[in-house]
Amino acid sequence: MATNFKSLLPIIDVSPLLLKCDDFDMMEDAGVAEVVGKLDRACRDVGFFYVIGHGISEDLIKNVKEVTHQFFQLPYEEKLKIKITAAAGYRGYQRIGVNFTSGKQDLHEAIDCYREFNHGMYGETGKVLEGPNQWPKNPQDYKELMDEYIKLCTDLSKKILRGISLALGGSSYEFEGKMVGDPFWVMRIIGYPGVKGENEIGCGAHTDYGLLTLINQDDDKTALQVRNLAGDWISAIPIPGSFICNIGDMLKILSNGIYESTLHRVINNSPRYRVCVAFFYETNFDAVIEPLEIFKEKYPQNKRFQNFKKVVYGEHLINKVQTTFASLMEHN
Ligand SMILES: N=C(N)NCCCC[C@H](N)C(=O)O
Ligand SMILES: O=C(O)CCC(=O)C(=O)O
Ligand SMILES: [Fe+2]
Repeated sequence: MATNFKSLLPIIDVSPLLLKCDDFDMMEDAGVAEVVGKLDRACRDVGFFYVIGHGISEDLIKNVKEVTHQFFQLPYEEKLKIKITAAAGYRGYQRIGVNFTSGKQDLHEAIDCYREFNHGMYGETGKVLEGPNQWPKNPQDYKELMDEYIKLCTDLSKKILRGISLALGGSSYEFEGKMVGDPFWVMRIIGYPGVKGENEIGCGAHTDYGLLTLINQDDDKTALQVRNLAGDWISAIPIPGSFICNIGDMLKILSNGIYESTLHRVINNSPRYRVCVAFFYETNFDAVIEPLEIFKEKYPQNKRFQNFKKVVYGEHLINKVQTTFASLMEHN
């Protein structure tokens, strides 16, 4: 649960963890143990932290944002060639005003992508999100760039989760069993126009849905805000070359509520256009999620114990998507 952190979110250099994260006895390494301790504090107290030393090149991180700026600068007619619809599995471009959070329109446009999967693979539930991702022809090679980026983000997320698994007192592989052997992912490529009025909400307060999020935001605008226990909104000031990492709803359940998914929102108070590429690392689409036995045993009388209901991750995701895009359902 978020406590009263006041200023910057914790900054964690994960390089020692990445170096050893395939070793069975990695916790014996002093560097790994230190990272694990920091992850535990950050996840318990905040649910948000900066990741540095992650090994993904600064050039790639920058390039992803630059190409994204180029896309959003195109005229609407051009962007609407890859328009999101319910029939397209909620994949593609949505103009400003299409996305709702808690019943209010968000001031952002975005391209939404989901891991692709075979037709019928997840039955009736999965059908809602079936379809190929929609990529624009312009900018050129956008898909290729993002495919590479997704691969690296998937790998990094998996490794950070090994650290988090240790931080919770488990083995490093608690999140790689049958629930997370075939991880789903979501990516939102988001653009927020520069402000005209005051405190216009780019994205309303929400938690993320899966395990871990990696946020790659513009370096020169402060817009993402994280809520602490006292109810204050703390700005996640950009640190160039870093990712902001945060916990999603599925990790909250799996950890038996020891780690929580923290509320956050986006207000771009800059006069300039802001982009953010958010990568969401998730469990298997059809995983049934409930607190892991090991964490129920480890934290039996946990003050924060909540009676979690079982959820199927894919159903949780689809509920959220259909609420967010209720207007698209009516039109199809
Ligand atoms: N996959 C994630 N986390 N997407 C977050 C999107 C913004 C919140 C969404 N409209 C909602 O109401 O949940
Ligand atoms: O724009 C951002 O910094 C974060 C966006 C976000 O929270 C989301 O898409 O879930
Ligand atoms: Fe979010």
